[in-house]
Amino acid sequence: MIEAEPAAAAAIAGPRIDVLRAFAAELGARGEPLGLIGPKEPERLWTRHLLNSAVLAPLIEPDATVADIGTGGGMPGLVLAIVRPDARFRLIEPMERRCAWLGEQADRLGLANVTVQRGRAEEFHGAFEADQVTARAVTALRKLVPISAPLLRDGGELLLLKGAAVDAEIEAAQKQLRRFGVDEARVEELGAGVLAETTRVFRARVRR
Ligand SMILES: C[S@@+](CC[C@H](N)C(=O)[O-])C[C@H]1O[C@@H](n2cnc3c(N)ncnc32)[C@H](O)[C@@H]1O
Repeated sequence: MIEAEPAAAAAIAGPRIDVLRAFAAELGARGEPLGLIGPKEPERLWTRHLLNSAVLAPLIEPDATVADIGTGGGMPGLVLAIVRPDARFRLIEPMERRCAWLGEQADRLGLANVTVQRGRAEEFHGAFEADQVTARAVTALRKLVPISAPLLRDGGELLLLKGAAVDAEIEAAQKQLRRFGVDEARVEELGAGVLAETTRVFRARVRR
């Protein structure tokens, strides 16, 4: 069964709530058979996936170019593209089937601000400079920083969704944080008092 829409959803998605609902219906119905989400995930689709991604929207800069690494079924990049139509999103995903899904959803939902780029993030180093990079559930910080920081312009921002072990990940990534010019690093908790499950984001600037 697909989770009923939580009361907070309309406030978080604002005027884009109908588009987010259309994506929720599709991901809830087809995500599991397509291998995009696990069998238990439709029951927590809004809480754990859609709103957990959408709460990042206020951190996206106006008119930003954002690269989302490993978008998979759409989190967080496609959800953010729905809620922030002013910003442009490059969804970087190596798996062909997932890219086909993302392209199909972007077309169906009329998202002119989405480009799907098939490949690993490393393959796009030097190809463009994003203002911000997002990622969720791709790899630990010590591996994620070397593949994400080179996608940013000087002074661009990392917004990396992380779980409860974020402090240990930061500790283990000290060498990579220094080597890639990661500055002003902090962890913020988003959605407190609004969402049943808050979102932790590792936030930092990258200086060359
Ligand atoms: C566990 S899934 C998470 C998907 C989605 N971000 C989410 O939170 O639901 C990890 C995704 O990262 C992709 N991935 C793994 N390594 C990658 C890399 N080096 N560059 C880009 N994507 C990568 C995988 O193909 C997969 O779709």
